[in-house]
Amino acid sequence: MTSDNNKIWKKLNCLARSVEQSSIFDLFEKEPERASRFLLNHSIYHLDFTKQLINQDIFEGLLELAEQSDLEDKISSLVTGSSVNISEGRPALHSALRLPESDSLMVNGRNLVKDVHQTLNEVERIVSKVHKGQWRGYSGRAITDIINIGVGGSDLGPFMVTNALKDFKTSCKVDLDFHFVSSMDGTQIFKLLDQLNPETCLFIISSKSFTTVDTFYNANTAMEWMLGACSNKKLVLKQHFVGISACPEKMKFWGIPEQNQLLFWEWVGGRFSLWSAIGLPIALSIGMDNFKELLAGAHEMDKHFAKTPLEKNLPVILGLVGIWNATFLSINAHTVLPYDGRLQYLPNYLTQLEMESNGKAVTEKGDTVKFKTCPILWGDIGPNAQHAFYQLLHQGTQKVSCDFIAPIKRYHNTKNGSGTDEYLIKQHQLSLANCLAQSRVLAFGNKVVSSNDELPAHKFYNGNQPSTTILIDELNPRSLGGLIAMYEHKVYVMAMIWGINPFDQWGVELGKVIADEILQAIQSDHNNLKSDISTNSLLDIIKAKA
Ligand SMILES: O=P(O)(O)OC[C@H]1O[C@](O)(CO)[C@@H](O)[C@@H]1O
Repeated sequence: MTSDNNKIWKKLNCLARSVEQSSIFDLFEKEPERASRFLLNHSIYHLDFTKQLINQDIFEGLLELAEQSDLEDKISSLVTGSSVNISEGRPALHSALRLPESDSLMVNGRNLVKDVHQTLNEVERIVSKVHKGQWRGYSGRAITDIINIGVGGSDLGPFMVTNALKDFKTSCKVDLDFHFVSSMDGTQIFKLLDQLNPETCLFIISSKSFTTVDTFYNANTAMEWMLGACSNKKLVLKQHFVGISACPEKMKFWGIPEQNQLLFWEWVGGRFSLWSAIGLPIALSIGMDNFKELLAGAHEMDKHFAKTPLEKNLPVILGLVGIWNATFLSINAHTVLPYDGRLQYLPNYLTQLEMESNGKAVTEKGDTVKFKTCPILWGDIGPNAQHAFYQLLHQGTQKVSCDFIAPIKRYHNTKNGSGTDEYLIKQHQLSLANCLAQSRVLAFGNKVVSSNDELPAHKFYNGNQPSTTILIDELNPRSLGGLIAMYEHKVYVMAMIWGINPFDQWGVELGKVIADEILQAIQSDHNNLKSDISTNSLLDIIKAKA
């Protein structure tokens, strides 16, 4: 769809220019019934977008835009396995990873659900062996340290979820510690290896392509370190390395024995892959039952996404609000602010999910888009960010849209025996109060206080920063699964309306090629690089001083 001369795009552009003259405060004055219109309650999720610069006309216009973009058909194409990843000619079936075993999904004559559950059984086999202390290292000692080596989608999802669900860490025969190594410069692995005992380490090499250089430099360092302790490479590979990839032949080439290989498929995008075998560290941490709860929560959200009318559909609303802010109001910064320390890494995870998916300027047909697409996304734990970057949100010169996320209940069934539960519940109430306070001040500025006194300029809060608040009954594997799936589908909604392909990432490829050329120049005796004067001069300095 093109935005040129399109009636609904024109109408929404007009509405945007008009609402820009108004304010969130005015909208609340004019529409006292906003809470019944713009606050959706769906089972354990409560999505409040009343504090967006949206009124009833705009809301209806956005729904019309979704209809005109054939969104319902496109949602159906996604979950039934059409080739929605056009540039790579394949489906994007992360939702299939969450289907129950009793379901079936035939794609090209193959029931994918069977494959998915076969792999889940393999994951379960490994989890059980490690948990029972039966997976032993070369010296016969049980594994105690799990080290995930991967980057991007092969790191961020498992890392975020393992941290978010630490309260659900399963108790088993061995006390497991989890470590995540991603950065190519070696910082993480260098520090980590010093603290570990090679006899009890299990390295998980996670890479969809099994070619990502960052991952293989780290993996090779780990292998060298292991061989320093046990020179029998075959034994080391068998007892200390698991591979997870969509390319079994590459795992084999690296030396991963067949029984230590876990497979997933080309139709799973890297940043959508935590539900696949890539989730092994999660399953090892929270146990298989909880991992299945995570999948079940995501599956509930998939069903909601596929079956709920657009105006009540949580991911659709999140997506339409996102489009309204980025494309029509030109608000090109978006921040995600969880009021729960367990979700510390959610913003970082969403950075890849949203920006690698939708940070694009050409449509699926190859036309340049004539509007703004994905905003810059960042975030942090909300309460900490209050003491860091909220100053800019309240009094800076940038328009920023915000997502506040908070569980309603926390610490209600802790059994820490320290007698602090009552105080911890109060701490959570403090956090909730701050969450609501911040969205209120961001929306209404100084108008939240009744005093009419003239304020000095530096105490002025303009307000009018739009936000959405997502309350979740409580954070557990099921609710987290649904929350992540909600954001995955939000990304798809936005891409479909913009007409772009959210499932490829060609923008990351050229840098890899050029880095390879420069690495060769760094490692050779001469600088033969045919490059620009800046790069060449920097390279000369590096070569002279390294
Ligand atoms: O899992 P792989 O193939 O190692 O890729 C890791 C990450 O690298 C990227 O391809 C970008 O370079 C991401 O899309 C992906 O999640």
